[in-house]
Amino acid sequence: MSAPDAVPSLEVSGLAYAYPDGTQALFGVNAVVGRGERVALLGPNGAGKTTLVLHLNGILGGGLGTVRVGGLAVDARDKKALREIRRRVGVVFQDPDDQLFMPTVREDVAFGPANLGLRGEELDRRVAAALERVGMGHVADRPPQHLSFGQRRRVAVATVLAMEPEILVLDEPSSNLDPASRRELADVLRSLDVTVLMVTHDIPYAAELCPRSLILSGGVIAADGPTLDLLADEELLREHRLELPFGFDPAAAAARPR
Ligand SMILES: Nc1ncnc2c1ncn2[C@@H]1O[C@H](COP(=O)(O)OP(=O)(O)OP(=O)(O)O)[C@@H](O)[C@H]1O
Repeated sequence: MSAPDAVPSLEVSGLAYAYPDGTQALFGVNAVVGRGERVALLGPNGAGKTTLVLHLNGILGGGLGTVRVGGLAVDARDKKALREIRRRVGVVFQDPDDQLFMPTVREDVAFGPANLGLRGEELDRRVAAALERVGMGHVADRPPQHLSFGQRRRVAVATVLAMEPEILVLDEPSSNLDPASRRELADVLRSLDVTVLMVTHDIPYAAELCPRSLILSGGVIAADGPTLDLLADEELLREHRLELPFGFDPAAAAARPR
């Protein structure tokens, strides 16, 4: 956890956003995430989770309010600041195919750091380390489209890790992963020394990985607290259309050693 007086990793203040067709997705989101925290962003379909994520590194902009990363404002009009923000905030999208577009896995993972000016052995080392981290070193020379969905997800995570971001934002990281890949990705996320914000409908995954959760509902933060406390609040869950999977017991999860 960060010291109370430290600049937070991420600070969202009064963020409101309507899509060009007039759909109001965010109604004034306020949230602060400290350095090194792992926070889950929970909420029902259509709550605004992806819309919020798209504001964190300036993919969407032009709404009301502010987003700050390490004290630096995310401003789509300020190209220099945006470049710095994109170095600091790595977003892993829900669909890995939004992230993989080069002829080989190696080139995809090298793309971001090469853009930052890395070359030669330093670039090779960065790529190899990122691929090793997600257990995908053996597919470096294959075209991404020849990999399975779960393998592409892991490569997409590697493309972001290769940038050595301060904040890792993941949209539904456990979806479509088999149980072993799901656990391996959890081990990777736990081993990283970065701030993690994870959008997920996978409640056990949130409980396992994120000590704190935010519930986004109807475009506002409806609750913010220790994950297991929020999950033990049946009324809160019902109000925001969140359901615990059959057999999942937050009290038992709280008692389990980590
Ligand atoms: N490109 C778009 N144009 C117009 N409205 C959109 C667009 N994308 C999303 N929306 C609307 O914005 C609102 C928030 O959507 P968003 O995708 O952020 O929700 P979400 O919490 O990520 O949902 P899910 O859990 O289903 O992924 C919804 O009402 C949705 O219909």
